[in-house]
Amino acid sequence: MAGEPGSTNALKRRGLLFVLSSPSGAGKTTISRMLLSDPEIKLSVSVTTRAPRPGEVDGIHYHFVTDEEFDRCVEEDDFYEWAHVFGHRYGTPKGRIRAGLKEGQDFLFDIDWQGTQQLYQKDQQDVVRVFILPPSIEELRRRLESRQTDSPAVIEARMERARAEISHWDAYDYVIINDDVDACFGKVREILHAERRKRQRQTGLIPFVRELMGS
Ligand SMILES: Nc1ncnc2c1ncn2[C@@H]1O[C@H](COP(=O)(O)OP(=O)(O)OP(=O)(O)O)[C@@H](O)[C@H]1O
Ligand SMILES: Nc1nc2c(ncn2[C@@H]2O[C@H](COP(=O)(O)O)[C@@H](O)[C@H]2O)c(=O)[nH]1
Repeated sequence: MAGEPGSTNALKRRGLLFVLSSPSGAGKTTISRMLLSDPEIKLSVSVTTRAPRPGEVDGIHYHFVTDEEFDRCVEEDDFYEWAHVFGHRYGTPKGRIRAGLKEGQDFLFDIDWQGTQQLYQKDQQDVVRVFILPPSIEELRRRLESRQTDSPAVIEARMERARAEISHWDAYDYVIINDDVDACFGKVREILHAERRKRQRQTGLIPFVRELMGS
């Protein structure tokens, strides 16, 4: 039974805020989708003023809103953080993140370095920051082109911004090179599992150890 000496299977734990950032096209959305097969982690669905790409579903990949709707969310203090990225605005809704953390729910954030900094300033103990690098700049361009979702002008803008984004690599706890998708996913999953096991997140350890010591 949970919490009984001899069984460590279901000790209570606090959830975490797992951030994946990268220059556009390095593969964070691909890795995020693979991570989400784990039921203990849920995507924090961002709000954006950009138009949906083919295949993107409102409420699943993003909440797509107008400029006026985004303004209203800012005025009503609905965001944990928000930023201008590539000429659009993106924000993380507060939703029920705080309550979820207490219940042991992990949240996945596919957000840029500005959002990561804001999130970290608000909640250092719960945030785990992972940065994904492409194996080369040429491969980054190839991935943006092969995705076939952006015009040549948008791809140029994303490539121009890539160096500035890469320059924030040292503000992250972990940095992984996404050469091979499965290998990269394996490394990111190892980080998630190890972070879940950190002593300060295992809130069930205190009563468990007290019971072990007979107090
Ligand atoms: N290791 C890899 N090898 C080859 N192609 C990859 C690899 N990882 C991702 N890709 C491909 O690269 C393209 C860009 O990946 P993805 O959309 O996940 O990037 P992203 O970092 O989320 O970009 P954005 O920030 O613009 O959303 C996709 O077509 C994806 O299938
Ligand atoms: N600060 C935030 N950045 C965000 C958020 N949601 C997404 N993003 C980042 O924007 C760019 C572009 O995304 P795309 O889907 O248009 O390619 C990318 O770096 C995302 O990580 C957010 O809520 N806050």
